[in-house]
Amino acid sequence: MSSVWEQLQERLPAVPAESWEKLARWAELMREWNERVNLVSRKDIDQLEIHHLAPCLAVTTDLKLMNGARVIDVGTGGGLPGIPMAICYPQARFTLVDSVGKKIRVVEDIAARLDLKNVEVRNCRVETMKSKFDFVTGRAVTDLAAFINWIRPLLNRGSKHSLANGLLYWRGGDVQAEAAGLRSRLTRTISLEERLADPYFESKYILHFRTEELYREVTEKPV
Ligand SMILES: C[S@@+](CC[C@H](N)C(=O)[O-])C[C@H]1O[C@@H](n2cnc3c(N)ncnc32)[C@H](O)[C@@H]1O
Repeated sequence: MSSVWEQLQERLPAVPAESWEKLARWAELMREWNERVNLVSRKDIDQLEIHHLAPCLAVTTDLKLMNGARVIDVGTGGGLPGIPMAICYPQARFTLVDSVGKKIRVVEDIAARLDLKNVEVRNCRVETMKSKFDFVTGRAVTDLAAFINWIRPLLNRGSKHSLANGLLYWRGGDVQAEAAGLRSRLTRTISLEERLADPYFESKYILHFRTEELYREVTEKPV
C-alpha cells in the first residue's frame, strides 16, 4: 500500500513538487507542538495528513495566485489552512491571525523553523485589523454570517487571480441551507469529497464568495 504522502501527491497534482518536503517537515513540527498545545484534537493527530492537511491543499486545484497576492488566514489556530498554503504559494504573502496568543506563538515558531519568509503572524481579534487583502481564508472559526461581517472590510475587489478576490471558507454540514440564509450568493462550491476522491469528506466543502457578494449582507434590504 502506498504511503500517505504518495496518496496525497497522487490526489493533489496542483501542489508544486518542491512543496512536499516542507509539508512533511510541517507535519513533524505539528506533531511535536501538539504534545504541548492542543492544535489538532489529540485523537485525530494520527490522521493529520489526511483529515487536516489534505483539505487545505485541495484549494490548489482551483486557486492560482499571481505574484504579490495578499491572503489573510483568520482564526488560524495552529496554522490551518495558512501554513500549508504559504508553503504551496511562495509568490504570495500570508498574514495569519488568531486571538489566542499561545497558538500564535506556535505558528510563529513553525513558520520560522520552515523558513517561510512569506508569513507574518498577528495575535489579535480580526475585527481590529485594518489592512487589505485579495483573499480571506477561514476554517472552522464561526458561522458564516458572523465571519462575513468580521472580514468584509479586509477584502479588496478584483479578479486578477484564477478565482475572483473574496472569501474561501472551509465548511462542513448542510452548507446549502446555511448559504440560503445569507444574502451573499455563493460564487463557487468546491466539494472536498470530489477533489480528494475520499468519502470521508462527504458534505465538506471549500466555499468561495467573491468580495462583491459579501457586500449584499449589508447593502440590500430583506425582501
Ligand atoms: C476551531 S479553531 C480552528 C483553527 C484552524 N483554522 C483549524 O482549522 O485548525 C478556531 C480559531 O479561531 C480563533 N478565533 C475565533 N474568533 C476569532 C476572532 N474574532 N479573531 C481571531 N481569531 C479568532 C480561535 O482562537 C481559534 O483558534
